[in-house]
Amino acid sequence: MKFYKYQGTGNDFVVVDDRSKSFPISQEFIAQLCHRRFGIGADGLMLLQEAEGYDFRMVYFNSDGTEGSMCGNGGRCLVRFAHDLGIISDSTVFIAVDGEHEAKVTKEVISLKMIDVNNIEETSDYDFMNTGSPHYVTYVSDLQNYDVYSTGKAIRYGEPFVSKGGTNVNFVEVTGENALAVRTYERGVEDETYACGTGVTACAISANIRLGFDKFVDIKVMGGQLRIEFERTENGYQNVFLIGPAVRVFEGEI
Ligand SMILES: N[C@H](CCC[C@H](N)C(=O)O)C(=O)O
Repeated sequence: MKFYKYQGTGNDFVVVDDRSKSFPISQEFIAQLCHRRFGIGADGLMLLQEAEGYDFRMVYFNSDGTEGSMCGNGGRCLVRFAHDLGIISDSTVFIAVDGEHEAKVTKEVISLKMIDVNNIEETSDYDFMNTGSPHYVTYVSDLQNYDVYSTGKAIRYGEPFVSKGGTNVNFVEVTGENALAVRTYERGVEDETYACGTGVTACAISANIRLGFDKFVDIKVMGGQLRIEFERTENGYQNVFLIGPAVRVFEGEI
């Protein structure tokens, strides 16, 4: 079986062209492929499948082999893959677990439209929302030296989130006007990742609410730089775009 390795700001994925629908989906197999010592190594695995009325279907699994909710960086990488395969040219509409997504391709970046975001839970300590995946957003100082792993894990496995299926946890530092730095503990990877697309989307929206950052936010993550653009409406957020690089790293045979 042929596989490809892609990364978007260091969020890395095993990608398989599964238009023949022959990939043997099993939690153990996917977890083994994603394992960084016993396998290829990745934060997740994606299948590109055919879908009626769309350019393709994105099927995403976390590195522990569980079927994940939406993955923003994965979506950007799969759009780059579809472009590399010649399935799409410079724009696309595809279907994922959280619905329809549009995207635009340039040499430098993939710009991916995310779901509209409503129902934001605001508390004094954190904001919680669904941007395709569930995200907890909290603000810290000295992010560079922050214990993302232990604190993120405690929140992810703590109440009220653990009984609702867990959450991804984002730690945010304000670095300037419309600028944040973010580190994320990811559910399903159960570790910090170098970037999380649905996570930085949640952080940008939280920064609109708490800090008044408008229209766009530039976000530094461990693996590079992402930008979120959005429009605030009466009920929430629409035309939310996740923008950043997505790159093929290598390909191989298993
Ligand atoms: N890394 C992903 C998020 C994956 C979400 C996953 N960890 C889950 O909640 O199941 C992203 O770029 O949006």
